[in-house]
Amino acid sequence: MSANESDKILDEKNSLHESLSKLSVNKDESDINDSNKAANLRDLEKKREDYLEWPEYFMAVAFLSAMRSKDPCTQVGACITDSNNRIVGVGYNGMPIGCSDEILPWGKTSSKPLENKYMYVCHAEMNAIMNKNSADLRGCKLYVALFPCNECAKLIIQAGIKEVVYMSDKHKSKPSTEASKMMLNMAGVKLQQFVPKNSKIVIDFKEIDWNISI
Ligand SMILES: O=c1ccn([C@H]2C[C@H](O)[C@@H](COP(=O)(O)O)O2)c(=O)[nH]1
Ligand SMILES: [Zn+2]
Repeated sequence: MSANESDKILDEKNSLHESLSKLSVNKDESDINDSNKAANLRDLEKKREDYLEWPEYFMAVAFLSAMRSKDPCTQVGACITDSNNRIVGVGYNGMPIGCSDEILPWGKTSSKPLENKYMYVCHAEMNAIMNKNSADLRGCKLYVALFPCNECAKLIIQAGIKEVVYMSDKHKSKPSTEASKMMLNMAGVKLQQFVPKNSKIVIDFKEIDWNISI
C-alpha cells in the first residue's frame, strides 16, 4: 500500500470516529432530556411541596390588602383567621365609608390637627374587625403588617382575638406601641413576630400559562 493510500484510510477512520463520538454525545443529551421529562411527569403525580403554608398565605393576604390603601406614607393590611384557617375579615387603612378620600387630608405635617390624616383614617385592624363575615371573632388570629397601635389593641382585645402575628415592629419605641403591648399582654393575647419563609411571593400574570393575553 502506498503512503497516500494509507493516509487516506487513516483520515477516513478518524472522521468515522468523530461522527460516532458526536452520535454518542447526542444520545447522551437525548437520554438526559428523556430522564428530565420522566422526572417532570413523575412530579405531576405527586403533591406539590412548594405551596404556601397558612401563615405565609395569611400574611400575603394582609399585604395584598394593604395595596388597596391610599395612604401615601404607610400602607397597612390585616387579615383575621378562625381556628379552621378560614379568613373571616380583611382590611386596610383608609378613610371611613362615605367620607371622600379626595377631600380628607392624607398629609401629616400640618400644625393644624384637622388638616392631618390621623383624625380620620380607619386603621387596617379596625377595618378587618368591622368587615368580619362571621358571628364573632373570639379565639381568632390577626395577621398584620405593622404592630397594632393602642387603639387597635383595644379593639382586638374587645373582639376576643387571641393572637396577633405581625411583620414590622418599627414603632416599638412609640408610647402608643408600648401601651398596646401592655394591654395585649395583660389580656393574654399572644404576640408573635412573623418570620417569612419566602423572601418574595410573586403573582406574575404574564408568567401564568393559561392563554391570557396581557
Ligand atoms: O395600628 C395601626 C397603626 C397605623 N395604621 C395606619 C394609619 C395611617 O394611615 C398609617 C400610619 O401613617 P404614618 O404616616 O406612618 O404615621 O398607618 C394602621 O392601619 N394600623
Ligand atoms: Zn391602630
